[in-house]
Amino acid sequence: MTVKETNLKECYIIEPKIFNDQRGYFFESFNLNKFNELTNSNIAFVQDNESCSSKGVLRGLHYQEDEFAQAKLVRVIKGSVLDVVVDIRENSPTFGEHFSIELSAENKTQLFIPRGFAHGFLVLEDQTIFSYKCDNYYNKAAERGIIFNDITLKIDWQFNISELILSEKDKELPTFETLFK
Ligand SMILES: Cc1cn([C@H]2C[C@H](O)[C@@H](COP(=O)(O)OP(=O)(O)O[C@H]3O[C@H](C)C(=O)[C@H](O)[C@H]3O)O2)c(=O)[nH]c1=O
Repeated sequence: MTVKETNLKECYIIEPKIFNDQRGYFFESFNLNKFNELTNSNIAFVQDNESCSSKGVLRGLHYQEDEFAQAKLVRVIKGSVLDVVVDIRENSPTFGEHFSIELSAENKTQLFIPRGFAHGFLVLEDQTIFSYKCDNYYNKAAERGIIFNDITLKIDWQFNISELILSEKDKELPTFETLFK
């Protein structure tokens, strides 16, 4: 397992060690001791989530507020996504900056997203299965979000906006300026 910090402090790209043989492959999708040692964390995940989406679906940008904030370890089990995280830690030197990466069943790359980030992903293949661990429980009342095509964040989703599939909730999300300025 290798870990590399992104341009956003404490947000890590994780490459698990894959064991291939004539039967197929094996890898440890999560190991608490190795994770905490390599990311200098003391994480305690409490909830696993899974979603399946068609090509063109965009889920996000979502986060939970304050004490309900969630750190997430995200990966793709089937298909591929463009995963995007936004640093919304107001005291962070990279406040308002984002990072994007392709996560896929093929590359098996994982992304650790610390608390204080908004998260979203664009689905690149039909029937993509997205699986992730959270270190805090879902709290509907604390759910917040930023519109995906926010003019301040300037995220390049690399996809034809007219073909995107969003939830009614995500279509109505506020702008970054509305939330943080
Ligand atoms: C997130 C969540 C949702 N739900 C229920 C609430 C809704 O009735 C239904 C679908 O929820 P939602 O449309 O918010 O699902 P996503 O759009 O995939 O939301 C997620 O997408 C972005 C990318 C994330 O990083 C968050 O984990 C999360 O916000 O599942 C639960 O019961 N528990 C949960 O933890």
